[in-house]
Amino acid sequence: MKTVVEMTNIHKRYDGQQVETHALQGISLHIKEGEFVSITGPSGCGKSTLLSIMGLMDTASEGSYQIASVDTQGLKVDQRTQIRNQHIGFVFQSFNLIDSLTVFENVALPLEHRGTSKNEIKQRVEDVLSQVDMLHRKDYRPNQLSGGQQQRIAIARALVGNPDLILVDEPTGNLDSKNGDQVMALLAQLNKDGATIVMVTHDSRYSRCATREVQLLDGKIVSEQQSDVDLQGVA
Ligand SMILES: Nc1ncnc2c1ncn2[C@@H]1O[C@H](COP(=O)(O)OP(=O)(O)OP(=O)(O)O)[C@@H](O)[C@H]1O
Repeated sequence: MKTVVEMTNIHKRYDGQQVETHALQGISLHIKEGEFVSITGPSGCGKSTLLSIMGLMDTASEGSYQIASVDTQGLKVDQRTQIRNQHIGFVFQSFNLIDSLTVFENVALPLEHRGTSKNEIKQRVEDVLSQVDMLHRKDYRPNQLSGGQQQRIAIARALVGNPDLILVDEPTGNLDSKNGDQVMALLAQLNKDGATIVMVTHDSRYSRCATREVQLLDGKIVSEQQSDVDLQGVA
């Protein structure tokens, strides 16, 4: 199995006016193709910081990070953007869909940035919308959909470019438990179909849907557990 994420001794320091925050203190994490890793831990332990570095939205102060065997050290901003577009899909708590575009156009965006042909875009967008069971809503606008449906569209957008890694930040945070359960069951199914997923969640019931649970405390990994996927109580 290919290694998708290879982080070694990652540190992150934020310089404040008076105090420096040492948000990540020597994180080493290797994630293989096909894994579903959940990241949990109390508020302020560094989960978002870790996800931002993994998603190349921020840089580490120290340590090395390779994604899909590409070394990210010393890259310029446009190179990071290119690697991000090529290798990573994102799903956020607040969906981050564009209301002035249709569902189809929202999902097509990552492929348009890559310069994919119109025919290929149509095929691929319809495929992923079917995968998340939303093809019948392709001409709707996001604000005409429920929260759960919007999150499924956001997941389709993350999938459309066939990324090596899908990063998911509190995907159920804005959803009621029924929609949250459905979104989580969809993520578990996508992982079974081969997607590599890293998910930050506060919800221990959902972290059990992952194949590995990583717990952070004060910027360090304090526990790592392989788990049998447990969808009990989740739709
Ligand atoms: N841009 C920033 N500037 C300064 N300090 C920051 C910045 N971002 C995060 N921090 C600090 O780094 C530490 C880790 O923050 P982070 O947001 O990664 O935690 P978290 O585990 O995601 O928290 P939460 O669960 O509340 O979202 C915290 O002490 C936070 O105050």
